[in-house]
Amino acid sequence: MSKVLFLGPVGTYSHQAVIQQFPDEELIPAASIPECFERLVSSTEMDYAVVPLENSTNGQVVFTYDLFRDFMELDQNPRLEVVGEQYVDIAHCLISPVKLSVDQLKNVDVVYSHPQVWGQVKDYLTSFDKKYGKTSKIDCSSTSGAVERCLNEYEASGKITLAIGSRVSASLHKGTIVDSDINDIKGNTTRFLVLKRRDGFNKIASQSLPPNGDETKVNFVTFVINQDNPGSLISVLNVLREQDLNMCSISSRPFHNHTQSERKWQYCFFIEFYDKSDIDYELLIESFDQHCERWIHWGRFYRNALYYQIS
Ligand SMILES: O=C(O)C(=O)C[C@]1(C(=O)O)C=C[C@@H](O)C=C1
Repeated sequence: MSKVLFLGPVGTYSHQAVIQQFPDEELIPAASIPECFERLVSSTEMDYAVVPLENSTNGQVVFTYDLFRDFMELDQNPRLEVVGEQYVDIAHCLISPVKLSVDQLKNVDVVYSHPQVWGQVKDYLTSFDKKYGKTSKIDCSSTSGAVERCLNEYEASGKITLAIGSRVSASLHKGTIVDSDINDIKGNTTRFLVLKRRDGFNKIASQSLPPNGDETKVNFVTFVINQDNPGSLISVLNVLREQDLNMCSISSRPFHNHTQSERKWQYCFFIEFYDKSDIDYELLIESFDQHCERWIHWGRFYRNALYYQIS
């Protein structure tokens, strides 16, 4: 049986993602997203990790992006690769330790959740605060961790706080649902990546989970360019055009340059592009080597059919 790391405790959306992907494997909760990466690369006992990458409402899960970036900064010989993707419907609930009256709701001044959640429930919390009075938003390591904290505090001291998490997290921690489906945009979805330790050094990642309803393959690459050369980004993207490869995402995060130590404003780019049967990987490697200061091909995995779901 494989061992699969996810952001715990049980009841997180990451837990849901890992159940969808690996219903019959041993699921191992980790305390943070960095811990998922670290334990996967450092312990051969672990087989996979499932981590959130982006949310349809508020975009990048920066913790995960920055880990790929940090791994590239430290070592151009990647120690893991992306072998699949998973999608989870995110329907947030406002959760309390016990059933609350309107007066009790007015006395609540703290809401706990994972930092990624605030941008998904901004309008809801603005009108909640208008109705019941201003609340402080306190970050927790995960949504289920937030619900656990809210319930534990009530048990220990009788203090009433609120948490935002899934219906499952409410029922696991025996919380009461004050309001459900509170995300501002219906159809709110988070995309997760499945990671595996890399086998030796290879410039093109080669492991992939079997297809999950779609035969399309996605390549995931990070790179850094010499920004002082006009057209340097276009040169990299032209590599894709030359081989008629369709890019399906591009984003960037700050890069902490080690070669030009005084430079602050440099970027790490993240691109994804679709595979083609006649892709010339030798040429691709050569072109990326030529146009990038450094680059890593992180994965070549099947598109999950849930990607196309419209809700
Ligand atoms: O806290 C959780 O439940 C998680 O699995 C993490 C996470 C995230 O980091 O994006 C996953 C999905 C939701 O968008 C909110 C939080």
